[in-house]
Amino acid sequence: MLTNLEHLGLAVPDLAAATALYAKLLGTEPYKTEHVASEAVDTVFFQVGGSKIELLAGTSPESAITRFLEKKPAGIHHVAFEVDDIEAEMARLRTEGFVLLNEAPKRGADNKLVCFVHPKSAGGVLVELCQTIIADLTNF
Ligand SMILES: CC[C@H](C(=O)O)C(=O)SCCNC(=O)CCNC(=O)[C@H](O)C(C)(C)COP(=O)(O)OP(=O)(O)OC[C@H]1O[C@@H](n2cnc3c(N)ncnc32)[C@H](O)[C@@H]1OP(=O)(O)O
Ligand SMILES: [Co+2]
Repeated sequence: MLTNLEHLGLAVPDLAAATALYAKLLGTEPYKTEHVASEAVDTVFFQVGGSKIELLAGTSPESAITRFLEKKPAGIHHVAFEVDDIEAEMARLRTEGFVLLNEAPKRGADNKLVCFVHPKSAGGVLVELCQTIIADLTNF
């Protein structure tokens, strides 16, 4: 089940400038910056009430963000929803005919397992599903 609009991902060419701009706009400092090597992105997260803004800059020519910014202006890149069971949601979406961009959930930013739905099957919007990774403390 989708439980929350988790974050809005914004593609930016200059992360430092965008971070300064959004800190002023939102009236708050980011709570996290994180490099996600698997996606070749640097991310900056802001908490806004119950939602988040994720700023993303590509760190390689192959990065999805770099490629996006080659064709589209900086701005909204994706919308991310929190789910309680990402595997079940992936199976449900496949049954519904949505095209998923990854076979299995993968490690995303901000302590999440993530997957993506192809924008072509989601009305032109890149959709991300995120499930919070709960630390397994049973061995402590
Ligand atoms: C995971 C870390 C972090 C987190 O929150 O945890 C992130 O959010 S990382 C975010 C960056 N990573 C991704 O976006 C991974 C998933 N994305 C992809 O696999 C690609 O970007 C893909 C397949 C969406 C597009 O790939 P590519 O750019 O190589 O293909 P095209 O340029 O041919 O695009 C195909 C078609 O889709 C349209 N498109 C591309 N990106 C977007 C977008 N963000 N929103 C809406 N539409 C998009 C593009 O315009 C093409 O349409 P067409 O009509 O054919 O021009
Ligand atoms: Co995201």
